[in-house]
Amino acid sequence: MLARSALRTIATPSSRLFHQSAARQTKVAVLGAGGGIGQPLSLLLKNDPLVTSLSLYDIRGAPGVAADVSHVDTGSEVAGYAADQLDQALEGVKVVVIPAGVPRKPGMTRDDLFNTNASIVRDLAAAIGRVAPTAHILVISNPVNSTVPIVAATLEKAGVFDPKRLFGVTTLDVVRAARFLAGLSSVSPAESPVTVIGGHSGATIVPLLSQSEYGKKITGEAYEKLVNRIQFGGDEVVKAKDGAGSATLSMAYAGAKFTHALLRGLNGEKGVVTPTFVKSPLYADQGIDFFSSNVELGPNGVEKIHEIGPLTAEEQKLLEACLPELKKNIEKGKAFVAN
Ligand SMILES: NC(=O)C1=CN([C@@H]2O[C@H](COP(=O)(O)OP(=O)(O)OC[C@H]3O[C@@H](n4cnc5c(N)ncnc54)[C@H](O)[C@@H]3O)[C@@H](O)[C@H]2O)C=CC1
Ligand SMILES: O=C([O-])CC(=O)C(=O)O
Repeated sequence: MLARSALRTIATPSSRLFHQSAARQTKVAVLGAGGGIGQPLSLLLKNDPLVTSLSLYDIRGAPGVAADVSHVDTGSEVAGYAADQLDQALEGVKVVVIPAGVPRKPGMTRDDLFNTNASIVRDLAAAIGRVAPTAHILVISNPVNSTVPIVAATLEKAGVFDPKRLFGVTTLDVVRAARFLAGLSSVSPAESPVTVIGGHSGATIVPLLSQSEYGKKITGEAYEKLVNRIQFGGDEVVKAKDGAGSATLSMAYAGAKFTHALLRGLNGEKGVVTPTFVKSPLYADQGIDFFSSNVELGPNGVEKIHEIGPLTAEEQKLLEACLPELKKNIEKGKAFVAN
C-alpha cells in the first residue's frame, strides 16, 4: 500500500508532487505573527510548497492575520491563535519561527532590547519545550547573540535541549552581503554569495569576502566600506524608518529563505548549506559555544558544522574584534536563565 502510493507520487507532475508531500505534515508555527516581520513572513511561508500547515500566534492580532493569509490559494492550511492559546498553537508543529519581541529605535543597540525580549523568548521556549519538545526552533528576536543561548538554557532546564534543532537566524546578514557585493560588482546577487560568520550585531558580524569570487576583488577603502555596510546594515534601516522600527520586509524574506532551506534539509535533500548561529565547537575552547558558520542542514536539523576556512589578515582582525563581544552576549543570555 505504502509502496504503491510512493510510486504514484513519483509519477505525478510537480504540482501534484507538492500536494502529495502534504502527507508529510510539515507544520510550521510563527510566534509573533502579528508583527512587522511576522505578517510578511506568514505570507511568504503560506507560499512555500514545503509548508503544509501554518500556525500563527501572537499576543495581539494573529487570528486576523491568519484569516487574511488563509485566502491565498496555496495548499497549506492556516490557523490563528489568540494570546491565551499558545499551547494549542504549538501542538504538532515541526518548525517554530520566533520573531516575537520589540525592535530597535534610532540610537539603540540590539543589546538594549535584552531587558524586554529575554523574558519573551524564555517564556516561548518553555512552552515549546513542554508542548513541542522535538520542534526545530528558529530565533529571529534580538539580540540573537543572547536570545539563542536563552532558548538553549531554557530547554536544557526542561531536559529537552537538542543542539541540532536550534538556530539563530543570521540569514539577513548573508542576504545583505550578497546584495551589496552584487551592486559593487555589477552581477546578480545569486552570483555573489558571501559566507558571513560570528554573530548578529555590529562587530560580531564577520563577512568572509576573501572566500567569494567577487568579494576578493574588493580592496582598500571599498573593502572597508563594504564590511561596515554589512555589519551595520540593520542601523541603515533603523535610521531610515526614523522611529518606526527596524528591518521587517527584508527580514521576512530572509526568515522565509532560511525556513525553506531547513525544510529542504529535513525532507532529506543533500548539500543544503547556509550560515546560521548554532551551538558550535568552533570556538568552544575559548568559552564561546554558539557561533554562526556554514552549516549543512539535514533530516535531523544540523547535519554538519563547517570549518571557517582560510582567513586574510583583515578577516582575522574582524574575528578578533567579534569573539570577546560575542562571548559577553552569550554569557549574558545564559546568566539570565540561570538566575
Ligand atoms: N534576526 C534578525 O536578523 C532580525 C531580527 N529582528 C528582531 O525581530 C524582532 C521583531 O521585530 P518586528 O517584527 O519589527 O517587531 P514588531 O513590534 O513589529 O512585532 C513584534 C510582535 O511580537 C509580538 N509579541 C510580543 N510579545 C509576544 C509574546 N510573548 N508572544 C508572542 N508574540 C509576542 C507583538 O505583539 C508584535 O506583534 C525584534 O526583536 C527585532 O529586533 C529584526 C530584524 C532582523
Ligand atoms: O537592526 C536591527 O535592530 C534589526 C536587525 O537585526 C537587522 O536589521 O539586522
